[in-house]
Amino acid sequence: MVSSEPGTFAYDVWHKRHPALFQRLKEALPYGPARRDALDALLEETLSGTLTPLPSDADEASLWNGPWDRGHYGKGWTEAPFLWAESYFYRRLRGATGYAYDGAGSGGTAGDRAWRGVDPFAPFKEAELVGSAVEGQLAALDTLEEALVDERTDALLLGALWGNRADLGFLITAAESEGDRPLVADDRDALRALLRTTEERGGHVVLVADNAGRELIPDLLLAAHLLDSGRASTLALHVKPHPYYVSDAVTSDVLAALRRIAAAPGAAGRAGHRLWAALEEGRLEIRTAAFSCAPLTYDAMPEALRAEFASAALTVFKGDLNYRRLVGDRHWAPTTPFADVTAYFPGPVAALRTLKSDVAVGLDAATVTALDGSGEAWRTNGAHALIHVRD
Ligand SMILES: O=P(O)(O)OC[C@H]1O[C@](O)(CO)[C@@H](O)[C@@H]1O
Repeated sequence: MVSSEPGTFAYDVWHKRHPALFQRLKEALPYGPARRDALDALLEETLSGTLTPLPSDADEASLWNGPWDRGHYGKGWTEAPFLWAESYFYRRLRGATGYAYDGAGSGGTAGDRAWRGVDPFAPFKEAELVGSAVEGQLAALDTLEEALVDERTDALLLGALWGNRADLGFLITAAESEGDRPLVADDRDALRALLRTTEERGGHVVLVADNAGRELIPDLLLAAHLLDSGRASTLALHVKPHPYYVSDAVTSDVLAALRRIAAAPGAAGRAGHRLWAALEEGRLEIRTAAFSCAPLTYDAMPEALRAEFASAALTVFKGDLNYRRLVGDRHWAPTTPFADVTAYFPGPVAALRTLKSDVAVGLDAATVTALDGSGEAWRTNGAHALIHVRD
């Protein structure tokens, strides 16, 4: 998948979404002239320049110039694979904003540490945690208190799934779509069945999170339920080690979401306190792997991460980007079985994702015919969602 062709989804990401993103970044934080110039230069470079490697002393240079280098330096930004180039774009954005160190030779602001570690997307993510939408998500938990475990599992899986629609990068140029629709692929029965057997397979569940704020709240409520119900005896929540794809969650976002949940009245507040205790006891662990911000698909994951997923009774991937990385960022025939494209994965795996890119697998032929006949941009408009499982 490349982004050089006008009219394609990937082309629009560079030419429509990113310019709007830069504008919002410059409005959200009072970056000085040097940072603003660096942002303008980066935007211009991505639209008409070529990919250049990081200086060897820059943050993450050993990864980008080492195991993540796929020979794209020297190409135009939109000529490299979309997945690789967009991931590198977020690394360069971390440098332009001063979050990351771009190396001694990279210009007048390189030695300035004032903005080091300041998440450029924090204002957007923080805004997500206030307001009625989150209040509604938290209050909804009260309605599940009397429900049977499987009913709760089902409701919380759906909450976590549709929470993925609240992706700030996507919402920059997309209209928020209307209510939840029937899932285009729905392996919920198989997923619930798998969750009933996690204990006999060690009980460890990995949840690879996606976005902060309105997605992370339902993800954490799902995690609380899995731990409370014994569907998971331990749970690892993977978040990004760095700000990425605008709203992707980092550790500080987990803590902010957790504080928000714990401050809620009723069932949500109680779940928040149990999550807090689970972190203290080690039953819940927040984890960050460098590979979570890699420009590569999961079949190229490093051995340590492979071993971690192999040790889990179930790994759940949230979101569109994780999905692209899990199944391969290609123009698959949408009827290609999910089990085939994830056969390399070292353990049982599930994906919960709203559709926000051209990649689609695991759909049945009748569904594809209906979606194609609908006339809507069903692959990319964020209005559809799916749940896949492979045991
Ligand atoms: O937050 P998610 O669900 O991973 O979505 C990431 C979005 O960014 C993209 O990678 C494009 O920027 C799309 O695949 C998707 O719309």
